[in-house]
This record gives sequence, structure tokens and C-alpha cells, in this order.
Amino acid sequence: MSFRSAVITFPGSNCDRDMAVALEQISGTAPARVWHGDAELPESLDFIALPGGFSYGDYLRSGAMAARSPITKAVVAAAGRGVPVLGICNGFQVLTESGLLPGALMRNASQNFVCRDVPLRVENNQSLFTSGYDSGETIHIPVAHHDGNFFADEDTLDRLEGEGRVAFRYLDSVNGSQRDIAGILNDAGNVLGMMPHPERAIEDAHGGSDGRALFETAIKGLVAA
Ligand SMILES: NC(=O)CC[C@H](N)C(=O)O
Repeated sequence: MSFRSAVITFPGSNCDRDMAVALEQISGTAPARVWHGDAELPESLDFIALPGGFSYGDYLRSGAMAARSPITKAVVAAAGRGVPVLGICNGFQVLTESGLLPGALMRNASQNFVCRDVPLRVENNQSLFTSGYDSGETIHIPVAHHDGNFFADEDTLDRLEGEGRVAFRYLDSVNGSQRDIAGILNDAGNVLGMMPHPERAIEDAHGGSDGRALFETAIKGLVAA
């Protein structure tokens, strides 16, 4: 049973290869590599990944220009059809900038780039991406960003919490995010954006493998579907 995924590369992406390795290692099938200037995605995709990095050098605002790339229109349309989309770090920034997820990722409260393993609590283990974890489980995943400070107005935060759309929460104060939000889902549950990098924690050689279950369960769920 083949799993058809795609990793989008923008000028300045730097985690696209790690994402492709994670998807290939865990699904057994290499993802299509798609350039930001392409107007169309490959057909019949099961999964789209927006990787981390510094698309367009984070010019204007992180993710703002990538959100206006030709391929992002196709990603927004695919997400609307229910195709699962995972945005990691800069990918999360592209998701908020393109309107697929609410809120914004602002400069870290410390004004510093933060690069370290962080403990996260799994808040919602009912989604396609998180059902491999226990609810309330603590996992350790690396972060590496300067714009990870999640902001949304109080109504939006209450709605995200009330609808179980906070997927992961920081257990220590990493970047000043409101309510320590590290990752959120869209209302349909097929789009997940998160600042920590699960693709950098899929085998012991990475120093931890807590990110692996995210890919394993998403891939298993999609191949079985
Ligand atoms: N690793 C990343 O994706 C970095 C994301 C982003 N450009 C930032 O530093 O905030």
C-alpha cells in the first residue's frame, strides 16, 4: 500500500530534507519534492508537509511571503478538500500567514533564537497526528526558532481550547506563547501546525525518538483509510 506525500520547498527552507527522510523512513515511500513556484501539487496526495526554515529569509514576517507562493494556493485548496497538512516551525508560520490556522507567530518574548529540546504535553490525542500518544503524555521534541511566540485574541484562544484544538503545550516557558501553546489543529482536524520539530526526533541517534509516533500514526491512519 503506497503512501503519497509531498514536501514543499521554499527558497530558504532548511528542514525539507529532514522531513523527507522522516516520511520515507517511516512510510517506506519517498515523498514528492515540490518547489514553491509550482502551481500544482502531484495528484492524489495523502499528506502534505510544510517544513521548517527561513522561507524568503523571513523577510516582512516569517512565513508571510511563502504564504503567497503559487504552491501555497494549491496547499490551501488541498487542505480544504481534507488532505492532511503538517506545518512544522516555518511551516506553522506559513499556515497562520495563509489563514489555514488562526493566530500569529511573533518574535520570541526573550528576543533570542531558542534552540533546545523542550518538554511538551500532548493535549489532544484524538487527532490524525496525535493518536499515537496518550492524552496528557509528556514528550520531548527540539525547537529552533526566533518567531515562535503564538498570539491570538482571547476569543480565539478560548475557542481553540474549547474545541480541543490545542494539540501540544509547552511545559516550560519557551518563547512567550499565549497559554504556552506549541501546536494547534484546524477545525476539521486535518491541518496541524507546531513550532517543535518532530522530524528531528525520530530515532535514538537524534537524541530522542518522541516525534516518531506523530508520523507513524498519521501514516498508518491514512494508509488504512
Ligand atoms: N526552524 C525554523 O523553521 C525556523 C522558523 C523561523 N524562520 C524562525 O526562526 O522563527
